Amino acid sequence: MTPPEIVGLAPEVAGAVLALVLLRGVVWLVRYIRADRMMRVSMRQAIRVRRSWRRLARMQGLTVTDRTPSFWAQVSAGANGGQSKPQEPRVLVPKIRVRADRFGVEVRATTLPRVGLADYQKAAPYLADAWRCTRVSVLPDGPGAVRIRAVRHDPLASATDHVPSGQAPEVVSRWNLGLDEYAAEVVVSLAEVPGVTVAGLPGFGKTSLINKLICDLAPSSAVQFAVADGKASTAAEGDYADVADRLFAFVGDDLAAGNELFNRMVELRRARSAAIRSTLGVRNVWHCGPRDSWPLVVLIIDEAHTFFREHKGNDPGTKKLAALAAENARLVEDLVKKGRSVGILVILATQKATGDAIPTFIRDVCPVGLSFAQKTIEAAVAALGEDIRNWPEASPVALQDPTYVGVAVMTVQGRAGFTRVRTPYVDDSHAARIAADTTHLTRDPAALVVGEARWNGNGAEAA
Ligand SMILES: Nc1ncnc2c1ncn2[C@@H]1O[C@H](COP(=O)(O)OP(=O)(O)OP(=O)(O)O)[C@@H](O)[C@H]1O
Repeated sequence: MTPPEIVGLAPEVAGAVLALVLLRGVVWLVRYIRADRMMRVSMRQAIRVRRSWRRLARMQGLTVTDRTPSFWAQVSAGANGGQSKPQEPRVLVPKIRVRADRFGVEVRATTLPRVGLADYQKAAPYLADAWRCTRVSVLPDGPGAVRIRAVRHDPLASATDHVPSGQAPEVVSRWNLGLDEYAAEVVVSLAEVPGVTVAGLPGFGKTSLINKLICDLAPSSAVQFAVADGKASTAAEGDYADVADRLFAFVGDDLAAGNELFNRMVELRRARSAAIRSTLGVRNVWHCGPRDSWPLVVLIIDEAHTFFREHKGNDPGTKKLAALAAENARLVEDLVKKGRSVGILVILATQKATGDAIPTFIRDVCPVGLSFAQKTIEAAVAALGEDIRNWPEASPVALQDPTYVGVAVMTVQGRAGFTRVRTPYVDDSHAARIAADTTHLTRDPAALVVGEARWNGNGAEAA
């Protein structure tokens, strides 16, 4: 192609570029019209962040002055026999990509020589002021890049709702808890987890959190639930009444009934341990994943202190209760220490996770621990461990304001320190709907083990 031909193409190229810009503008406008109020504010904010970036980066010391002559300057100097015009030093500005969501913006920025993660982190409070955000965090985003998260509103301070989809989840071990303080999803893997503890003052969201988990997992036939609720007497009363039909077992606050259920669960654990190799061909169910015939069994022990509390006294009635409580602790210890590989998960909820409510030999082997608001730092330490003393800004003691009903503190795999999570509220009507739609999936997992063992042992179809 000759130079005049190239010049001749210029109007077409300019037209194509203009059309592209227009198209992008139209796409942006359609998204803006369809967005809700919060999203629109974020979209405008994203434009401001992009426009002001060059100046702001310079003011925050996030740019670098490059005094080395560019490649072309060196080439032209070579062509002129080493003579070239002195070059202005170039100011390098990190490249950014900005994405808006309802809570604010996420900026992916490149690093430069001598401008790295630590410099962005140092600049974070000033970026928050410039972008009018309550919080800005900077995290690494692969080699040579950082991710800057900026939120205008505190996601922890506004209550959210969850409407369960009624669809079976693809992965039953994925527990989506809610949003953290930067509005990022907090997801915990329940694979290989034998126990979870949930602590917190009454009325701060423990049961609602568990309800959400039931609602999300209930549509899967690869999960079965049992509940021991220390606050109710029958399944028809209390917090689990709406989901009662989706539970293969329920006991109330009666210690002997609790004891029977825990014995039944330990029997199941033993039967599964004996049958797992011949049935699944593996020693750990998480190597192949739970399934209809070998479901994940979730045992929820709500108001756990009811079942484990020490009873002091010499009369026969009290002695009997003391013996039952001690035996309950022993049985649940068996489940938490040996149930992981056969797909048994125990969730223990209590107001104060001190040793009298959940024996420490059970509590300390539960790898996942959450705490809603707590009255004292001692209660927070019991729920989350000694390390919470080193993270005062994340302490559940600071969550006693009603604004923080539904906010929990926990450690998250791969994150330093503690994470605060805004868990969404699930209305009772949704729980009832999900339970009604999934009642037909309820099975006693013990019957399934027998069936599977027979199938494999004799080669005959299970009854
Ligand atoms: N995630 C949430 N977001 C907003 N409000 C919530 C949330 N969870 C619970 N609530 C509100 O708090 C009330 C009590 O919640 P929940 O029963 O889960 O508390 P709890 O900690 O289990 O209390 P208790 O120890 O007495 O059983 C709910 O009825 C609801 O109004």
